[in-house]
Amino acid sequence: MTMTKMAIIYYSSTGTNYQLAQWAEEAAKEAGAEVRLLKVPENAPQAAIEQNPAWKKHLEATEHVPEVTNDDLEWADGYIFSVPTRFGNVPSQVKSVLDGAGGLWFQGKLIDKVVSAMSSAQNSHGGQEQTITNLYTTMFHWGAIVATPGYSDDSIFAAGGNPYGTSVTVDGEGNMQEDVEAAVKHQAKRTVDITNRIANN
Ligand SMILES: Cc1cc2nc3c(=O)[nH]c(=O)nc-3n(C[C@H](O)[C@H](O)[C@H](O)COP(=O)(O)O)c2cc1C
Repeated sequence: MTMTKMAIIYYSSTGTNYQLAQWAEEAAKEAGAEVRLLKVPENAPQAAIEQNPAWKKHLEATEHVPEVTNDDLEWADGYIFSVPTRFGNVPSQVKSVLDGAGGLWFQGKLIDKVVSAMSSAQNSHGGQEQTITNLYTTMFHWGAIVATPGYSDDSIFAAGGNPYGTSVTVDGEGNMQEDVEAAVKHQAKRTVDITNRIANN
């Protein structure tokens, strides 16, 4: 039996979703998966980045993280996404990656990938659930198997109770308002478990 291959794909301007992705990476490895932690390429104008010291600092601190490519999407049996809310939707950087997978979709190579998603926003009702379900809409088109956490573990209640995927509220200084580490790790392990069953490696 080969190891289940998981791609943990995140976009982050100021580090929140990078942290969620790192917790997911740790848990997915613990669950026995072969894991690639991958960032969504930044495509914002340098002038915009320069105006936000936290954004610039985060970009520099994550220069070593490989950028996700279509080869990674083809390679993985399952994906865990972590993306911040942008007006209730995924950032344009993430949409670029999704749209860039059109060729893979056309060849049927995204069918039966197992997918689960996480998010963050500045307000507790700022669009986290909407962002996750908007991402899942694309996954439905891909023929992916969307694996939500539902209420499959007590950690989900402690994290704010988002059944679509773990989400966190983060203030302007980047401080998380809920303790979501356990929920992220549960979601990652559950996604590996479901991917194991679907991929049948
Ligand atoms: C263009 C833009 C739009 C945003 N829209 C929302 C929003 O609709 N609701 C909200 O609560 N936060 C919103 N935010 C705040 C981000 O969701 C927040 O900065 C992000 O979750 C932090 O994650 P990161 O540290 O991984 O970048 C927005 C931020 C930007 C830059």
